[in-house]
Amino acid sequence: MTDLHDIRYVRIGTDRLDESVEFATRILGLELVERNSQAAYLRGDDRDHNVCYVKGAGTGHVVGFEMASSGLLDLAATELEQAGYRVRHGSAAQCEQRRVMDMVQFEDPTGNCIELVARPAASGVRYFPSRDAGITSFSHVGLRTTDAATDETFWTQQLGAKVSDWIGDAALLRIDGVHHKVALFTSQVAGVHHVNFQVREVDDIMRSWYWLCEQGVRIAFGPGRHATSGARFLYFYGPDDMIYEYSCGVRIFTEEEERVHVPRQFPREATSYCTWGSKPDIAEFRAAEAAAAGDASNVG
Ligand SMILES: CC(C)c1ccc(C(=O)O)c(O)c1O
Ligand SMILES: [Fe+2]
Repeated sequence: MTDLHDIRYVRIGTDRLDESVEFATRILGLELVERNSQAAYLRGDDRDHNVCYVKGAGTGHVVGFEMASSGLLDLAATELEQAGYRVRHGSAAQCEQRRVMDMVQFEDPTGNCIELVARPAASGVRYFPSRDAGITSFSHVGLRTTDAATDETFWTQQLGAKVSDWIGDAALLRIDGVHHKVALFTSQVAGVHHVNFQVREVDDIMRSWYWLCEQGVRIAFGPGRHATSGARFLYFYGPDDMIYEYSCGVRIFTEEEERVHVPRQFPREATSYCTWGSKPDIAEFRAAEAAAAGDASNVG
């Protein structure tokens, strides 16, 4: 069984490379590590990079996960191929673009592009952002799913993730002691829904909330508290309507808790997403509400 070591990066194709870099550095609080004509590499922790904006929206979204060794990467690739998935092995140029020694690429059942990598570049230089948002690490992605049950089976059976909780039929998936590194997010299309950075404390979230509002940044959800991971959160929109999430206090399981944890089933309703009563400004939530209202008016 594949054992994902950690989430490593997201790659976001964009026709607004300059604007994305400006937003990520001036607003979000990432550090620009490298910029060339085709891509920009940024980070919110001491790793080489966590976010790479790639020129051309057609490039789409990619989520990269680190494997603990090249041997385990090869094993994972073989298992995926045996299960009928089309696995593309990364060329030298693709490995170089990702700053890794080895990589493979495939799609989950929804069509999200996933990469497994080995020996990603480490950095001897510590994270030094241009805005102090209190970011401590890149932590998870919200990943769109058009069929939550099928994607959950793929992530758990094929990639070794475990369900921490469900909201409706969408699973929050962990690959280590952190409550989730992938939050499946029900949608009509594939793609990364949001990119999460942990911040140090709730003060950072509230400070950013006031500041982002002053800057005219569109808030997507929050400030609030997730019922599932217990994290306090704030979501906001960047270029291309990509959503970024700051959160703090995500549940970390001890080894014993992790071993015995039974996933909880939360209903797909507002209090499962936010225990404080914040209302999301997010298309998929609006669509779900409209569908529910339509269903309710048909009852009887
Ligand atoms: C709104 C999404 C799917 C979501 C739900 C719950 C948590 C959490 O428990 O921390 C998230 O981080 C989310 O992004
Ligand atoms: Fe999230």
